[in-house]
Amino acid sequence: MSLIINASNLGIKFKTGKSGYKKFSRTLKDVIAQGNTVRSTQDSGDFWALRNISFTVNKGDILGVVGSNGSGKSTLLRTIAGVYSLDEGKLDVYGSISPLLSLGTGFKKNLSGYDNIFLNGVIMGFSKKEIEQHVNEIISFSELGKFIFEPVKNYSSGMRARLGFSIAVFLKRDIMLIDEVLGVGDRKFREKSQEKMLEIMNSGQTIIIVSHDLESVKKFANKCIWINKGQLMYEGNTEEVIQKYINS
Ligand SMILES: Nc1ncnc2c1ncn2[C@@H]1O[C@H](COP(=O)(O)OP(=O)(O)OP(=O)(O)O)[C@@H](O)[C@H]1O
Repeated sequence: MSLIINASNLGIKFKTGKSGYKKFSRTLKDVIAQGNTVRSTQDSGDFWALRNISFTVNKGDILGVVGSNGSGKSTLLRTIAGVYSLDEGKLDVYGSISPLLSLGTGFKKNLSGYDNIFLNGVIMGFSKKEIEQHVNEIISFSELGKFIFEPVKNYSSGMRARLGFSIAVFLKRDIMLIDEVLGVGDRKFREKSQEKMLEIMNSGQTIIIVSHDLESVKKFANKCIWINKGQLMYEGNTEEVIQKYINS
């Protein structure tokens, strides 16, 4: 098993103030343009959303991340995706990462679903030809039919999520990041997406899943971390970690 992610005492702090939260965050384009080098410098009103977080992920692992609301799970995923720069510690990632497309957050609302497939694909580093090879599968899996040519701003949140999920599962990178995607869409789509996830997981894809659906985490993840108030409570075997979380 080769190491693909090594987080060592990782820390992320947000700034609080009269005008609310001010953590510097970057778009995916900024990350690509600048690399992961920008650091925040101010220290007043800091709030550590994550601190002293250490864990490893090997190639082919499916890591579940569990914890109560506001514990720092999404912040961790965004940090791995390169959206936030570290304030402390070290994060080594030995592979390419799918951006967090799952909930359709990376879409340009005035563009059609079709154009967004290409836009997101290019941002993820795929060539036009590679995207063309998958575009029909993506459209068909999303079940958007003729809506694929409508601007994304006219989509319901479920439609956006379905398109995001379909892009993420057909345009795969070395590491897939999934935030609550297992509950996407209606019952039929959920079943279909779970089946697709199983297929991907069995193919040896490295995945990090953040979810409140502990049954799904148990079903999919071979290892797990539990985060509480920004601190790592436990890392280990999924059943064991979830049991500790439930008993807490
Ligand atoms: N951009 C931000 N700026 C400032 N604070 C933030 C930012 N994003 C998250 N936080 C704060 O950091 C903490 C962790 O948030 P995060 O979204 O990572 O939690 P979570 O575990 O994913 O929660 P949930 O289960 O509710 O989705 C929360 O207190 C949240 O208010």
